[in-house]
Amino acid sequence: MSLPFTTEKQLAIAAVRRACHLTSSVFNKLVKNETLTKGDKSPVTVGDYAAQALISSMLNHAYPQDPIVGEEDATELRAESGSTLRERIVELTNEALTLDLQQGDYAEWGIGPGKAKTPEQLMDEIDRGNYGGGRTGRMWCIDPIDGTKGFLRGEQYAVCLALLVDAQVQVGVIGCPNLPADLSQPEGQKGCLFVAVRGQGAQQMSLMGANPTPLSMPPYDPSTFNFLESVEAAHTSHSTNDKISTLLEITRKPIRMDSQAKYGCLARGDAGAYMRMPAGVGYQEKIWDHAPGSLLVEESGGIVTDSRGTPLDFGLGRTLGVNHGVIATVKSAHSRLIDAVAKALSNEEGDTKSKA
Ligand SMILES: Nc1ncnc2c1ncn2[C@@H]1O[C@H](COP(=O)(O)OS(=O)(=O)O)[C@@H](OP(=O)(O)O)[C@H]1O
Ligand SMILES: [Mg+2]
Ligand SMILES: [Mg+2]
Ligand SMILES: [Mg+2]
Repeated sequence: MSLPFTTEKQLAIAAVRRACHLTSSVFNKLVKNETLTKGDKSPVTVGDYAAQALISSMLNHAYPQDPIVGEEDATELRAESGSTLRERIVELTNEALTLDLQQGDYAEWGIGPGKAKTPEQLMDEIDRGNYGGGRTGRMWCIDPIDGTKGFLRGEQYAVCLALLVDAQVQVGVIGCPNLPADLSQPEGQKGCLFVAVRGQGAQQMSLMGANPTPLSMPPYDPSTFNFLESVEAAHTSHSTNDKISTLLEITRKPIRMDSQAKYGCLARGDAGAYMRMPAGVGYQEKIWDHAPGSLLVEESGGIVTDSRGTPLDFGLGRTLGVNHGVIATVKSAHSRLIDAVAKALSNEEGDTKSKA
């Protein structure tokens, strides 16, 4: 008898790998007018839309009953003003859908020569990601390009896919086309795939599946401990992280990196903790920014909570609701971090009051 979620894992790997191929080739050909600014001022490119259409299409063929929470929607593309962008997305998605089958691919997933779709079908595939989320049943979570700003800069980004059952992440796959296999060799081989299944561990491999290596986080070591944090100051408070770092007497500089590549680097031991302290009030973290990454870290021996130590709740809808930031670290460091966060925040509060 095969292990639980074996087919879902294979499908997720195949979908993420094909999407990484798509996004890498888009980057080389991307032109200025192929990026839109969304209502929340964040960028979205033809690569984000096409990768979501591709992944959603593969999920739809394999599991037509499963709902999908995907970051993007096709509203702007369906409008007359979106027609140029739409044509480009259709071209890119069909190019990726019709690539030859590789090892681990199945034609039943709607891929391979002759499997192109119409523009209307592809817009519908993107919009299958409009599910509102929830506490019960199966659902997939897609972030077709996480770290779009990193993607545009030619730096780190990740193609992210997770399967949740009753609001628990069961399968997580993260593809990082620009990430060095070994961070200490930045000019060495690039392109990493991180794969985790609940209860079955986590692995890193190349995008083609070569050199699968089990992941296990090293224990807390104050002499080498450091943080991973977002590049964008609007996404995380660098200054709060600095205060926490000082309280913990951390001497190594933080590693700034876009996207859930941070979870991958944490899981393989490149740093001690991923710290995401809110930069302002009111932002609700999106479930697709944390679902696969949190499982990856848990399956590598870590723990992921908000900054008060509360577990992340993936059952509240498309966001994590009122969770305050995110902290991911090895289990032996977690309570130290939570205590330092509380101290840093109360010092910040004290500073604000004394200034008033
Ligand atoms: N204000 C605010 N606070 C926190 N997070 C936010 C905020 N605004 C956006 N986002 C989300 O951040 C996602 C990008 O991931 P990172 O923050 O890890 O990357 S970055 O270094 O900041 O680029 C990014 O994901 P993508 O849109 O997929 O790139 C957003 O979902
Ligand atoms: Mg985005
Ligand atoms: Mg994202
Ligand atoms: Mg995204």
